[in-house]
Amino acid sequence: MERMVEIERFDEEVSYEVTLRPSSWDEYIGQEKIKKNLKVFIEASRRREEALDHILFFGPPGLGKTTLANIIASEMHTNIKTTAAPMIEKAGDLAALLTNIEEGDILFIDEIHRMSPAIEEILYPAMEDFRLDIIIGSGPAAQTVKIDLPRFTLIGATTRAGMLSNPLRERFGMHFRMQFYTPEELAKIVSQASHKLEKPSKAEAAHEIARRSRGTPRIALRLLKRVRDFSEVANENEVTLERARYALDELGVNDLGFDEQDIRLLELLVSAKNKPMGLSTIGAALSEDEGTIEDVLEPYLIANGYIERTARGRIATPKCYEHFKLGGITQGLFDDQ
Ligand SMILES: Nc1ncnc2c1ncn2[C@@H]1O[C@H](COP(=O)(O)OP(=O)(O)OP(=O)(O)O)[C@@H](O)[C@H]1O
Repeated sequence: MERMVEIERFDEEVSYEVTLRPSSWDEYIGQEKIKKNLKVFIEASRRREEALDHILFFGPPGLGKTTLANIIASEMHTNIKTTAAPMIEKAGDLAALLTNIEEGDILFIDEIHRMSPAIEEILYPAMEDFRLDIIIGSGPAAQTVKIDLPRFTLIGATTRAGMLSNPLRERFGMHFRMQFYTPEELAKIVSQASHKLEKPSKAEAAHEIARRSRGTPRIALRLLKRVRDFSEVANENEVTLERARYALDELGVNDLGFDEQDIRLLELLVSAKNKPMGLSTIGAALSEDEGTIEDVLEPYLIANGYIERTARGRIATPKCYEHFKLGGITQGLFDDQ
């Protein structure tokens, strides 16, 4: 049971996830439309003294889906149980989770697109009728046992809404697409976090970190922590623009926030001379998992107009050629090479 209610993160982010994660609407910067709507729905269900309808959050990693789920639980004054779909392997795993929740509680399932079809089947009546239909035994002797569940709220998070089956998607009463953050919003997140870390950032330093964070709070916070290390070692009480620039350059994050892998992807597409390139070819060339390319690398580059996804594959845009100082797309650009 313990195993299922924990999402283990084996990376360095564990330490700051705990301290820097916003716990209230005030600290949760940006995503204004989502916040505004959620506040209304939370207020309405509190007045009716009913559990909140099921919610689906989708969008690239690190944009604040888990954080939102936790804030919703705190606003609803309910408990939240957190798990990830790959951890729910058997019907019994899901049954154990659902029979252990109380009226109004929230069950947060991350990576919900990775749920097996057999588990989904059990989830449908649980979401719709708050009932578990468990089959015991097999063959002619098999019996269906029906268990009534307390009314709960399922919050699902996914980086791939397109991979969710229709019946599952339709059972969520609210769908929210997370947006990349503006540099101004990220700068506020960086300032807020640097105060919590007791190493204030100069406004222009916070903005510099924000500008280079691919629109993503998780990246902004990770960069802030590294920049803070550079300031620490230089015996500086606050993060200055100069130190931020130096540290970010040392970390290999370029002026637009592209890291090494982004640049490799863009260079690869530019070298394709305007021919669309398939995901599997890109994956092989970059030695990168196709899912990571689709979920992590591409979305920011597409949202900012550096690459386009066409029916025949990915292609670099004029903006991308411009970035590499190639002066726009020219047919046969590399013919002599
Ligand atoms: N709107 C925000 N304001 C302030 N901090 C934020 C905001 N959104 C996210 N963060 C911070 O960014 C980090 C990543 O957020 P979170 O874990 O909620 O992202 P996620 O979308 O659930 O990511 P994943 O899908 O990879 O689990 C957290 O440490 C959180 O503190």
